[in-house]
Amino acid sequence: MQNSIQQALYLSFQRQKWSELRKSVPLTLSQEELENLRGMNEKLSLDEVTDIYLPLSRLLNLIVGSKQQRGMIVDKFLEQRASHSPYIISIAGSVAVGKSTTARILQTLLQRWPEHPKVDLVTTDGFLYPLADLKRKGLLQRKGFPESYDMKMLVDFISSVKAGDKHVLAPVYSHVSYDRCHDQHQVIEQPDILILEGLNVLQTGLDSPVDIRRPFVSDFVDFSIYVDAKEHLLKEWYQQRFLQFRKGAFSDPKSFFHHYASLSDEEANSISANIWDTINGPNLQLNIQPTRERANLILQKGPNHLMDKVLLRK
Ligand SMILES: Nc1ncnc2c1ncn2[C@@H]1O[C@H](COP(=O)(O)OP(=O)(O)O)[C@@H](O)[C@H]1O
Ligand SMILES: CC(C)(COP(=O)(O)O)[C@@H](O)C(=O)NCCC(=O)O
Repeated sequence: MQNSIQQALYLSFQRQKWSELRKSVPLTLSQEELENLRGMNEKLSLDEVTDIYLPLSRLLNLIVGSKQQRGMIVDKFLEQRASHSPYIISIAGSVAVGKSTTARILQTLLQRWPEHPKVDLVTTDGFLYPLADLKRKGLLQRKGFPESYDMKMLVDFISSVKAGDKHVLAPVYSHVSYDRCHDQHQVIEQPDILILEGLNVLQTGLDSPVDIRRPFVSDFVDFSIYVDAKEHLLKEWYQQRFLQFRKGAFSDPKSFFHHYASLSDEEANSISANIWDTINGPNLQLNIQPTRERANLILQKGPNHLMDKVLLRK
């Protein structure tokens, strides 16, 4: 983004300044919360949680609170019973930037606030077309591209959640089978906050033919976050995660990529570099990065996943 455009749109905070904005958020996390956060990612530094994510949870708590108050005012004005429309936060960014880690940290931190104890998390992977459909349509090498997602299903889902429906089902994705789970669903039952995480959540589908255009995910989102990093770091993180998967998910005989489990480090690195250069890299440049400046907040990471800068839309 050009500097002048960035200055026009965003307030910019270097890491130190941002961390001072934690203010009254309690410094300490309970033992259970600490274990929960450590369990989700052993490489996650707790300084990162206190310096970056606690101020962010404080900001989100204030913003959600103002929306809840507005809802109460409208209910009073209309003399109607309290309506229940969850607050929706979306998290976008490249493959391997750390969207799911960020989403899980925010879920843990946001549910500590008494005003919104029920925070659910859904990832858009589940809305990828089933593997058989992707194969039939010749889209196996386009996973993560806009055409690989069932956007109608995703928009219908988020619209039902936002409407306050009591029981909404989300499909679930498995990195082991590389496919939608056919016998498993996530049930969403009127949370206070729903976090929706996926590389496509800021996309508009404006390239689609006019007759299949429909509302965008962002029409239902109250606050959007884009997690950003330079591409050479993203490729490095993707390759590191691929090496971890080789020891973890790929070692499961049921894994779609079980044949990768026996690769040497060198072979694994060459395959993951190729997947990055032919699929995830081009998808980032063509379809994900161009959506960055639609976000209400941009988190800019540097080496080792440490946050360098936070940009907050004015
Ligand atoms: N804050 C963080 N600190 C250290 N490692 C992280 C952090 N966030 C993500 N990672 C690592 O980076 C890789 C990608 O993270 P992940 O959350 O799976 O990304 P995404 O959901 O965007 O694909 C994983 O190996 C994860 O362990
Ligand atoms: C399923 C995904 C599109 C989702 O991405 P993520 O949740 O990792 O951001 C991605 O993990 C993927 O499978 N990309 C296709 C190429 C690859 O195997 O990495």
